[in-house]
Amino acid sequence: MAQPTAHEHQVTSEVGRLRTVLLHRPGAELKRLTPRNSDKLLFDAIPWVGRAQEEHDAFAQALRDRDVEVLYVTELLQDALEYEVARNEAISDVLSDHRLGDQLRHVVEGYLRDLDPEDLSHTLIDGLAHEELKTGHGLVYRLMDRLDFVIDPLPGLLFTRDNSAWIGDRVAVTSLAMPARRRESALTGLIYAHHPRFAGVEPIYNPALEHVEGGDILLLSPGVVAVGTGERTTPAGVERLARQVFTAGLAQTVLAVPIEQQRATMHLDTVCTMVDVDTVVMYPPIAHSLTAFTVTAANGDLRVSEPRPFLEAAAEAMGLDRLKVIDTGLDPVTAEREQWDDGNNTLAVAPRLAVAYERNIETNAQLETAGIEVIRISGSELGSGRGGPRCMSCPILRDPPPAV
Ligand SMILES: NC(=O)NCCC[C@H](N)C(=O)O
Repeated sequence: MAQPTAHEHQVTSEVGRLRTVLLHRPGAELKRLTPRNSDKLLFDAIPWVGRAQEEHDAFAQALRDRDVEVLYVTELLQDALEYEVARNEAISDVLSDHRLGDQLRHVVEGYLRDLDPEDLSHTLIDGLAHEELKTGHGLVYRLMDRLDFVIDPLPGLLFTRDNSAWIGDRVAVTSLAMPARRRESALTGLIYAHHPRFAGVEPIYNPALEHVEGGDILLLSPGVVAVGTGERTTPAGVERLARQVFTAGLAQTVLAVPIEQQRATMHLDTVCTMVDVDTVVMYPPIAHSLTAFTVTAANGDLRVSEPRPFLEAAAEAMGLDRLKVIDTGLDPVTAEREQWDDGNNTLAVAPRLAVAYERNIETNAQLETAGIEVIRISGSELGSGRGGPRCMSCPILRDPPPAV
């Protein structure tokens, strides 16, 4: 395996040229979704899995066509699981589930220990159904429904943005808020801890800390981080992350940005993403109502400003006269439809070059009118989990952004 070189992992902005990205190609874990469990597993529809894979392959290819190196969670996880210590950690994490009880825990442990790294990585992601375990023993197992999972599948892993986020040359292994997604960061944490590609990387955050999800973290400019707080990232999570990044010298300003606690706006990146060093695309109804508390370090503690309009606070922290907004200018119904379908969730591959779902016709037209080149991908199936190109990608290496 290739040895890491200096700056193989470094992300200081949303828009510097993207060099390396971590994706998860959806697989058998999506085949576990049924109308019975999709709410709990945070999908709004039952995806056609083969088509979702085709859409995802096209997304990955669009990135490779722009010379972006695409890494896959499954491949990195398999490599990491070659190491005994990583296998033990992965298995212990699964066994810590209190639903199992001692007897079933013992059976599950035996089952997992017999798997080779490839099968183990699939089981960790795809989950394990009651009927697949084929044991008749034990109270818990016998009381479970035949369709229950002994190990829950992780369909949310598709959204690699949320379970880890790079800030500078450090990674935040996040603390996911929704029970259905918590185990994801155990897997990404394992990759960063044990895969030789990440040797020497020291995470600045871990899943035991207050809830923080990557979709809420926006690297506005080097040293300026906006963190949404709403349905997922808690105020305590923002505070903890601010302390961590200040202590590590990764930022001088954190903007805490309250967002509405509802599914449509589950993360900051569902309503606002960056497409240039001084330009965001934003959901019109919130563009001028979003506020931010500016958080800075002060004598070993945190100084917190009064709330101000987000656009003003962000521009000031970034040293800009103003932050330009691509105000999609849509009628309210179209805007609401396109926001729901992740029209605001763009992934910048470079300044003024962004990946977006093709279905958001009007938002994409507005982006182009503003001079942004749009790489359209289809997402009819991928979008059933409520996430767009930014949610589906975790940048690991970007060039520094150009000066404004
Ligand atoms: N950053 C994002 O907005 N990620 C999308 C996550 C979708 C996933 N189904 C969830 O509800 O957590």
